[in-house]
Amino acid sequence: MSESCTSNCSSCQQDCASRKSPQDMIEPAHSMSSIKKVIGVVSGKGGVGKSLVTSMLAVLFNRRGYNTAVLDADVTGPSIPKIFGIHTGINTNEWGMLPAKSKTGIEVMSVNLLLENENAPVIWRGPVIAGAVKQFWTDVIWSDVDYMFVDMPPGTGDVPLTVFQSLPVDGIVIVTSPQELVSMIVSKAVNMAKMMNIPILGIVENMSYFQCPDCGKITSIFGESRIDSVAAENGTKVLGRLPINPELARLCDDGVLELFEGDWLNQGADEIEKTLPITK
Ligand SMILES: Nc1ncnc2c1ncn2[C@@H]1O[C@H](COP(=O)(O)OP(=O)(O)OP(=O)(O)O)[C@@H](O)[C@H]1O
Repeated sequence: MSESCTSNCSSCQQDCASRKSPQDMIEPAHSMSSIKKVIGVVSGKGGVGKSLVTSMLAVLFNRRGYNTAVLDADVTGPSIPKIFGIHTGINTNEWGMLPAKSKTGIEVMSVNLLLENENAPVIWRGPVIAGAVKQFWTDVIWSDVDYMFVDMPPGTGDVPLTVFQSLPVDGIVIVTSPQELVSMIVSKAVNMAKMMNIPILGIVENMSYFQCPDCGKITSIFGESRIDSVAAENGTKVLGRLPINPELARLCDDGVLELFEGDWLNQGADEIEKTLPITK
């Protein structure tokens, strides 16, 4: 082991005796947890709607009768509690931390639930951030979860990589927006998932178009979508296309996303349900 070892084999090229395989780096969940499927939601950069898509998928699976949870691994930009209107802290018992619950029963854990002031910035270095996410997995009692959606930190840097390697992710959903250099960003996320042997469930294109509420005319504000060809080039599926929708932004701002109406992600949810079925 070199003197500068950070114990993060994912970002080190050395083939030393202490090197761990990706499987060895997975942390065991809390002994009282039961989590059947873990789905990571990733994006190439921040602000493309990753948290919105994570939350909408959780709502859809909850509506389908599954016990659903969201682990907010986007530690420096935690927006999940706000989207679900959760402003209280979390409870603990003698065995560990208990996740907060949304109005419809979705379990949520986020660093924002641990801060005294939810507007305080989280100014932590990478290993501390990754450590916090690991603790959300190891120290929280997720008692009976069918589908856990993990709002991953954006990008393909060290923190998302460590998070990926610590949690037993069953599949990932990639969120992009048409403004991104879609092809390159998607390829990077696809390659990262492939290197880690994590199946890619598909891509969601957010802010894909705008539909006029008066006349119904669809405008591709950021140019024609290339998501179908990008998905095909990368050997993956399109799970859905979300419009720019002021109502969605309002529901997020008001903390009541659970009230959203719209079938944009239904087909994607069918696809995920089929690929990662729950056996009760
Ligand atoms: N399709 C949409 N229609 C309207 N508003 C949207 C849409 N997608 C996202 N937004 C708004 O854009 C903002 C950013 O979205 P979100 O927090 O989901 O992005 P993110 O990719 O998770 O960002 P970060 O990585 O910084 O957390 C939010 O205020 C959200 O309500």
